[in-house]
Order: sequence, then structure tokens, then C-alpha cells
Amino acid sequence: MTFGARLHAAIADRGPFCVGVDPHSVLLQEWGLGDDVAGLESFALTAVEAIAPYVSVIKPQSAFYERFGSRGIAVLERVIAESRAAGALVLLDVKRGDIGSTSQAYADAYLDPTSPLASDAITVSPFLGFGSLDPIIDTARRHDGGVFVLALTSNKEGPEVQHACTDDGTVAGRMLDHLRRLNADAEPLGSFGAVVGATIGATEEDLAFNGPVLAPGFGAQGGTIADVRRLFGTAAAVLPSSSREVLRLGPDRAAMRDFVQRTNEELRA
Ligand SMILES: O=C(O)c1cc(=O)[nH]c(=O)n1[C@@H]1O[C@H](COP(=O)(O)O)[C@@H](O)[C@H]1O
Repeated sequence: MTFGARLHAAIADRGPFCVGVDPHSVLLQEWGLGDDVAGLESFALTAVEAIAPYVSVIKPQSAFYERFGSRGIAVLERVIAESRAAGALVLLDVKRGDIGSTSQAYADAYLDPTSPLASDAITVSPFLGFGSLDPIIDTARRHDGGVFVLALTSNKEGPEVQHACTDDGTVAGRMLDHLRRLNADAEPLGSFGAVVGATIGATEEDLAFNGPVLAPGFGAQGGTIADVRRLFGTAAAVLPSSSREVLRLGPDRAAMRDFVQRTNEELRA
């Protein structure tokens, strides 16, 4: 089953809310944990246990694990495995992008099912040229994985690059065109998504590209349910994504669980 089909089914079953498991050092402190590998492990696995059974997608941000070196990566491997065991799809947020031959190594690291970091989907940066992502796209197709390509990011610096004009429209618009081509004919949903921040205010870009939109910036960065409704009405599927807003409720598992269930209900309504 393709990633797009699995995501479509997961959203129907659990709702569209995507939760980021991002162990910021300040959150470790707020939870009363040390800013060390033991604290990381306790934080991340508590969050996964509380949240993963109730959401369609868990999105760990790799950098928060990488900062502890190999032992942090080992925790990330467990976050991936335990989230999937709880029935959530894992979107590993790594925002990789490099020349084609190196892109293949990233694809092998994150999308080959024999890798210890194998995930359902990853985030990638297309700003070395969309074609540099071909090995990642091909590997995703081979293993029924998904790829989310940065298009209109939630940060204020993004427009400098993403709104720049080419002969065929903006840079962001070209990324969406590539995704439209990759998702053509996919049923019920393409496996190649775009990252479009919930904070961007408005856009004239065509978000109907038959693939999912990951919408970070929902919650702590100011994006609201009203923004999601207004911005993404034409998208085939949208995953509003939040990290700190949920994690700040921990380590109280019930508070995190209740919040994600309530948010899923509101997003479905
Ligand atoms: O690809 C992403 O997930 C992403 C893209 C983007 O445009 N903006 C953005 O904030 N993110 C990620 O989404 C998460 C947002 O976290 P919170 O602001 O705590 O909800 C972080 O992991 C960011 O790295």
C-alpha cells in the first residue's frame, strides 16, 4: 500500500493532527528532566506512549536527537519503532537535500525498510534543485514511502527564496508543479507532499496537487484552526502539525492525550 493510501486511511481513522516529538532542552527542564540522554529518552518515550496511539502521524525532528550523538540516535530509533507499533505513521523531519549521489544515501538511511531509522516518510529541502531529490523520490516509490518537500515554510525568512520569481512562476509554485506531476493519477492520495506553514497568512499558489500538505506552525508559532480552514480548503489532505504546544502539557500523559484527541475532533468538525 502506498504512503498516500496509508495516510488517507490513517486520517480517516484517527484525524489529521500531526504531533512533533521535539525534545527541546527547555522542555526537558520544564518536565523536571536532565538535559542528557536519560532525560531525552524519558521525555521522548513518554510523549510517544501518551500520543502515538491517538494520532495519524508522529513527526520527530531529528536534530533534537542528533545533538546527543549516537546515543541520541538510538533514542530516535526507539521513537520511530514505538510510534509505529502504536499505529501511527512516522514522518521523520530531517529536511535533507544534497547532490543526487548523496541524496541516495539519505534515501537509504531513512526510507529503506532495512535501515534502523526507516520511517514512513521524510521531509526534504528542494533548494539544490528539485531533480537533486530524484533518488529520494525513486526510493520512496520503491518502498511505498512518502516525501514532504519544503514549499512555503512557516518561518519569516522563507519568502526570500520561496517567493522568488522564475520564468514559470514562483519557486514555491514550481515545487508544487513538480509534486502535481509526481502525484498525477494517484488514488486516493499521492505520496508526495508539500510543507506549507499554517502561519503564511495567504497564498495565491495552487495547493491542489493531489498530495498531502504538512502544515507546521500550527499552535506555538501562532497558526490556528481558522488559518488551516482558510488556507488549505483546496488541498487533497492537510496535516496541521504542532510540537511545543502539545509537549508543554507533559509529563502529564492524560493532558497530552486529551489535547490531541480534542484537536483532532475540532479539525474534523
Ligand atoms: O518541516 C517541518 O516540519 C517544518 C517546516 C516549517 O516550515 N516550519 C516548521 O516549524 N517545521 C517544523 O515543525 C516543528 C514546529 O514546532 P512547534 O513550533 O514547536 O510546533 C519543528 O519541528 C520545525 O522544525
